[in-house]
Amino acid sequence: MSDILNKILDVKAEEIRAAKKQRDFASLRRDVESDSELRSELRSFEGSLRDKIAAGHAGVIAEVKKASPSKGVIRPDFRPADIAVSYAQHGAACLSVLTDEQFFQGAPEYLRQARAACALPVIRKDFMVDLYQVYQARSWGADAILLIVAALDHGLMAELEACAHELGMSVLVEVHDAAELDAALKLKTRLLGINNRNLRTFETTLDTTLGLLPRIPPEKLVVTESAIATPDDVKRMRDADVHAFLVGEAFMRAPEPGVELARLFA
Ligand SMILES: O=P(O)(O)OC[C@@H](O)[C@@H](O)c1c[nH]c2ccccc12
Repeated sequence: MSDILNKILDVKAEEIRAAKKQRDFASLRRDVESDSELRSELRSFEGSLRDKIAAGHAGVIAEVKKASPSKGVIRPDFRPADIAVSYAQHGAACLSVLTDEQFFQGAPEYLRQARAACALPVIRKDFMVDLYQVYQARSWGADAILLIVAALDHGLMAELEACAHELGMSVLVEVHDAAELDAALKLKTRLLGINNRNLRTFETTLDTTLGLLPRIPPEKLVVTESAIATPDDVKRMRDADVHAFLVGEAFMRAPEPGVELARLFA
């Protein structure tokens, strides 16, 4: 079994070392904490998702993703600002922007461009393993971060969460199985992502979400992630009382991503 997650985490460690040489942690932290404009411009990621759902809609986190390790380039003509506008016009609750460069051909600049083009809150989609990345995310304007349980031990995960919350960001914690769910439930965040894709094998099944649901306390907001491709997939989830979705590929392959969002969630 080729373990892509471990490979990604090795590259991350190297990237973080290099970034810290360019700009040390103390100075990044100081800049972020003293920037009152940055703080006042925060958008509520969790709030936006909950508002959509309270109004009876699906809460859609629409992803801005050029490529992935499993699929290669998904969207050759990749213009993050246009994609963000299209999503916002067609009812997305939030944006997810890949910032990983090596494996997803993402970039911090894409997050900035997408966020500047609309009024939606944005999550930094990356593999977070260091406090440095949490401050980086905020310095780029991110309103939320993703924490992947498979990539973190509990102490570090709690530390990253506390830091994000202190900076005013939401935290989406991502799990794939029951053991990871138990770990995630020890965190404070109420945003619980269930990834239908196994990050070690890339296999996908919506049964992953359905199977874990009975173990999740009612105060948690479940976000079903990956492999949502048809109106029938959406119906299966909503029938099971799952109303928040993270969708990338299905939108990125459509000529007009927002139109596909409206079609899928009509
Ligand atoms: O493109 P899809 O199958 O709709 O999936 C989106 C999103 O769930 C996926 O990109 C994702 C979920 N968790 C991740 C962690 C890292 C990178 C990417 C991801």
